[in-house]
Amino acid sequence: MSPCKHDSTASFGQGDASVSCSKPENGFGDPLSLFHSEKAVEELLQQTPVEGMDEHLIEFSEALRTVAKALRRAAEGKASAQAEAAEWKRRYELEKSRNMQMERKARIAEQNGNVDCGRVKNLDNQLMLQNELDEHFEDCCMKHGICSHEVLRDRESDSNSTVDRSKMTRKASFKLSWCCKGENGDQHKHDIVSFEKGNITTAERSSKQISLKWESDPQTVLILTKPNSVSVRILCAQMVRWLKEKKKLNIYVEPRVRAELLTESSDFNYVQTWEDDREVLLLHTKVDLVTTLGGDGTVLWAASMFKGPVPPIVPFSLGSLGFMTPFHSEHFKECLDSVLRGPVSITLRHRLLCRVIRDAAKNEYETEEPNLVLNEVTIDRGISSYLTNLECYCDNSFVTCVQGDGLILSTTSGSTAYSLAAGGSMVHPQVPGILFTPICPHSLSFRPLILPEHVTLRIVVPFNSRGSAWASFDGKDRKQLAPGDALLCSMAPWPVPTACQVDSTNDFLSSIHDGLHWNLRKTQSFDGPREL
Ligand SMILES: NC(=O)c1ccc[n+]([C@@H]2O[C@H](COP(=O)([O-])OP(=O)(O)OC[C@H]3O[C@@H](n4cnc5c(N)ncnc54)[C@H](O)[C@@H]3O)[C@@H](O)[C@H]2O)c1
Ligand SMILES: Nc1ncnc2c1ncn2[C@@H]1O[C@H](COP(=O)(O)OP(=O)(O)OP(=O)(O)O)[C@@H](O)[C@H]1O
Repeated sequence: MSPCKHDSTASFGQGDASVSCSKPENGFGDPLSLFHSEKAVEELLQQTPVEGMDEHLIEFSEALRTVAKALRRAAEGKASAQAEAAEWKRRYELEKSRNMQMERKARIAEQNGNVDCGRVKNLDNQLMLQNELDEHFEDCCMKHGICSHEVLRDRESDSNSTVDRSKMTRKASFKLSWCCKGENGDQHKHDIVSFEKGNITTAERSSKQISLKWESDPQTVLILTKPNSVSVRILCAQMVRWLKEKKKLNIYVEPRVRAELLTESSDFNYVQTWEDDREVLLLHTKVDLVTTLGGDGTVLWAASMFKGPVPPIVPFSLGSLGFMTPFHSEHFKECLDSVLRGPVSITLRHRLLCRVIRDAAKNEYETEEPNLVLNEVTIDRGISSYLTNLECYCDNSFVTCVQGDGLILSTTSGSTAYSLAAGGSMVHPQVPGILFTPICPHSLSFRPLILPEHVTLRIVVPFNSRGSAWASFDGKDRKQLAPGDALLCSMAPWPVPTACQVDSTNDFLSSIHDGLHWNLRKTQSFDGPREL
């Protein structure tokens, strides 16, 4: 069907009849153009002189208005149904893979004649290990909230990508507890609101300071470093030596870093690494703790390596700002000593799960590999000089149409990054919410919003858009969104636990004071006029 586009603001009934008409989506026009067509009918009714008006014309106009309204409702309904369908599809896939895992497990049990619940024996390959671990994670953590859990790991590096079954040992287990001001709770309380005897009371706070306590000693540390920095390289070598010699830990680094360490000294040959992306996908099953040496970008890098559960991260500051890097590198021994002993306060940083849904996809369930972001997903105009035109839906509701440079959907951790620069509010990282921040909107009244954590946002590039939009994820991986394409965004089930220097509130306030000099002003002197 060929798209037709008219200026919806032009009047008709005065010789130049014009109704906005964008390319219909499955037979329905996009809601905004339908809204404009409704407006055009409205204008027609107002502009036609009452005297001598043809009754048939009135009837026709009213019928047209009713049709336009119905079409708009249908298009909005369809948009939200698509968002819902994608969510169901995600759940369906989860369920399907769970069933497949169970079937596989049953087959293995048949072969082995014995399966010890939650423990893996004689798995065929690493993929099997992954499935088993995911299942264990879901069984344990999804049923009881985040609680003490154990996962299995293979201790030695497996360069040939096969699990050395005899060497499989337990990954360090830990317990998370939610506490406030000296009060300790062993389990996260789910009953936030009580309504005993008809009285609604907020019995628990949804978000308290979280404390991580090791139940067994951590054994494996992954060190991630910012590239091309001499000071980072020196610190990395010192940290590796100390962790190996004093703490007797297994150490993983990126292949680049292992090569750098080996050029320094062949003594570092105990340091482990990986060979391909498949092994990276299994890192969460091997690593008890991650340290990052760099700035916020290195923390984003670390988070992006884990497409599922993320081990606790200890971020050392070797960048310029460091909103997410509270640990000072010069005291790394004391810091790591205290983290390895525990308990340690952590911030569970929420991530957003983003899926691009192409108009060209054969069906509504055909989506690309999702992206997980710790800061934000940005949908902007890229190199185009036209305004972006983005239709935004929140669950079943039409939110607005963004006409400007673009839109940022940010986590609360990302609230101090790009969203802040675009005028969004700064939000404590432990607050569960999604920031909806426009970039240079061409409107005086477009204030940023903060939406609750449970919503699914759907950003659509309408067919009548003048150009494509571009999505980028934590400032990386740009993807083009052509007219008709959409981006779905919801809260991911795998947060990024980062260790705190003091606690999440203290660290957050320190970061905005030190990093941004937030509300820094010389104190007014006591002398001068005073109220009597
Ligand atoms: N106009 C802007 O402010 C702007 C523009 C583009 C990207 N960014 C941010 O850069 C991030 C990517 O960071 P990078 O280090 O890979 O790129 P980068 O090296 O270009 O650094 C971007 C800057 O953003 C800071 N930053 C990153 N995450 C932050 C956070 N959560 N809170 C406060 N500051 C933060 C970094 O410290 C750094 O100073 C993106 O996720 C985006 O938020 C900001
Ligand atoms: N291990 C890594 N491998 C590849 N790239 C990385 C790695 N760690 C960080 N980067 C990238 O290097 C860039 C700079 O990192 P980072 O932000 O940590 O340092 P910085 O720019 O010196 O610090 P700041 O952002 O505080 O000024 C980022 O774009 C980040 O994605």
